[in-house]
Amino acid sequence: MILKITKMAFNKSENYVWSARNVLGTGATSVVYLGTNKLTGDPVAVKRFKNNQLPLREFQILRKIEHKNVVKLLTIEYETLENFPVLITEFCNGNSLAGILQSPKYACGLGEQDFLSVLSDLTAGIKYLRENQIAHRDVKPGNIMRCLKDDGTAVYKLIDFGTARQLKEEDQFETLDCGTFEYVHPALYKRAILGEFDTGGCRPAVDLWSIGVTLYQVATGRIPFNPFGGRGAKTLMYKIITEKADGVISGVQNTPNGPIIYNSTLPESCQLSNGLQKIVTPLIAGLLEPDFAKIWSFETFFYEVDEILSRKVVNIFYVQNVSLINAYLKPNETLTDLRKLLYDQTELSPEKQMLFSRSAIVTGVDVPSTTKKDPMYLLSRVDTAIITPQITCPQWNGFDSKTDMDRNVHKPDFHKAMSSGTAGYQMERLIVKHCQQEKLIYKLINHLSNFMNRTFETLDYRAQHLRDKCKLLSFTADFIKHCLEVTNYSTTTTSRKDFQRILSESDRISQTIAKLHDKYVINNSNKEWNRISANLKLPTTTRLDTRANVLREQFQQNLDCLKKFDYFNAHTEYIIAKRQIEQILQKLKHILMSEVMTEHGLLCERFNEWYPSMQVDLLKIEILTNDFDEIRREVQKFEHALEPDQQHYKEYVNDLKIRGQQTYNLMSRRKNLNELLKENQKILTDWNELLGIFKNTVAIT
Ligand SMILES: Nc1ncnc2c1ncn2[C@@H]1O[C@H](COP(=O)(O)OP(=O)(O)OP(=O)(O)O)[C@@H](O)[C@H]1O
Repeated sequence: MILKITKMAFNKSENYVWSARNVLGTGATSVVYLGTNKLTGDPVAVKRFKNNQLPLREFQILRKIEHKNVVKLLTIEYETLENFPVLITEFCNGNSLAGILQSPKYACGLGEQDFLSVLSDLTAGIKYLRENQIAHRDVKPGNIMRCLKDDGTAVYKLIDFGTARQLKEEDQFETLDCGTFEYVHPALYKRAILGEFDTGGCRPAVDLWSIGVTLYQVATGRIPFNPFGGRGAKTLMYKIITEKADGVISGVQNTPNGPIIYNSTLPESCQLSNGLQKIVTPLIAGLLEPDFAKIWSFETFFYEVDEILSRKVVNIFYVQNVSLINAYLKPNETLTDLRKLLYDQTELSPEKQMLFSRSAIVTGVDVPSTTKKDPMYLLSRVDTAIITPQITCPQWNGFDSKTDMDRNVHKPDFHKAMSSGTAGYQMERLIVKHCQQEKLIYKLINHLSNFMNRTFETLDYRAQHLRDKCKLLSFTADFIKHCLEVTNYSTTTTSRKDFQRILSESDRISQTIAKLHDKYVINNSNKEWNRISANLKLPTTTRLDTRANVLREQFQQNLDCLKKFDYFNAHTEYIIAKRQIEQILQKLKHILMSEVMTEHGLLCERFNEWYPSMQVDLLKIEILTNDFDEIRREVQKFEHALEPDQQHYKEYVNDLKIRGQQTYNLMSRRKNLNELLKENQKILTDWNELLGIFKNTVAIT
């Protein structure tokens, strides 16, 4: 990092140096500067207190703690010239969560991965403080810093221990100093903001409420409880937070004296997937509880967070709704549990679900691994058509060109820039999302065609094999039957009638398989899709998502210009930036509402033309595979039943041979003629019998 330290405003202490121009942030009690270690050049944060006093409590608490999710105190030093104390802490290079949420990109809250990182790091930090019996008492996005590591990952750290206290779980505290208006627990609010002391003391659990508010804001970009007058409406705020029903996670008044709109779910604009919202909402509701008797304990909170973080995300593309779903599975959960989770999110009951992974229809208990780019596909067994999603174009307040020459436009321009920024990012996200959906539809078509191709190739081969086997078995059965007819050998003859049925069944299945084999393997079903989709533009050629990315970058540069340029000294640049923003927004709107909508609509239309026959064949595969396996089992049974027949008969013939040999031996040894004649008689009968058998056997084979 290059530190911009100017000669003009330059402060130093024994080991550190900082410039008054490099302000990292300003709080109620302090200003924090970017500084550097004189010897090593390492960047640090230098916190100077507005009253120039050393905050002993903050120092004492910070001195004792060391955890990766809590900012590290390096030392305390005194400014060389004016002798005021400064706290030197590690520098967090990635802005505070409050700062991040103020940027238009995150106006609707953080994305899924970032949210989970905040949840994990914030909980780990709070857990560590709990283990050391410290209540922070000012948890809010402004006091959570992001540190970006070299590999691009982020670590979130708690800062600002100005209001922290050493407290045990059962401790109650009376207080006048407290955290920040929007984030404080109702009990603390009543005391510190309304100044009323008629109830019992506060408990360390006040932190849980602030965590709830923080998590809501990180998930949505907004604070959950908001009276129309904002901070001024103190009594109304108190009413909102204390009168909310169980399970309610937000309460907002949109008009003066208007109704308070309570909600138990996260708003539609929230960036988190439905699957994550379903498990995070009860967590937030458990924390936003005004009654100390009902609020979750820290242990419950830690347990529930661990439970959420241990879940495995399964990415599913729900084809009929053209939407990506995230299902959060517990570590030991199976495909059956996944189907239930999918039912919760899609109302498609498990029997109607067909899950298709890259290579096959998913069956059994194991859940295949997925990614966003390679999800599992959820197909309905009953609905064929996919519904073309409708897009509502985000709105924004355009800059008014009349105010270009007005010197008081900075503030309104700032709000319009925020509104434009939010709309710009929303449009980009929608374009990227729809392009991704299109890519997934194309991928699915490819996967399905390949799957059909492979399946029918294998099935046809197996069917031919089974047919050959049946022929062989039929021949063997006939042979045995003949053998039995010429000898007196009796056995449990296998029913030929049964086998006749098996034979005709296997013929029927083989014929169906052969037809589908010709359709998919010989004629190549992709031809059909290629014909139907002939005039569609592939997402890889339109590259609407890349164009949207580029426009968003240009747009962000102009937003930065608006912030940076001095209206008075760089008037032209300022106005150009505003015009550019307007133009880029119009371009994004055109891509979204015309190009994306048209392509998407056409693709869905063509898919709906192609898919029904594919769906029928997909279902046929399942039925055919089942029927085929059934026949195979029956053939096997028949084969096994023939075995003893063949075996016994072989033994019977062998026995005859042995007896013939014995008779011959006997004959050569016998001296007595009578005996000899008797023996000859017997030999003759045996030989005739034996000959008859062999003649027949030879004739048959
Ligand atoms: N270690 C740090 N690295 C980078 N920036 C920091 C660091 N510590 C503080 N800041 C910035 O300075 C701002 C004010 O810091 P801090 O919250 O500690 O001051 P405060 O006066 O106690 O604030 P308040 O009481 O109003 O919450 C933070 O919001 C953040 O933007």
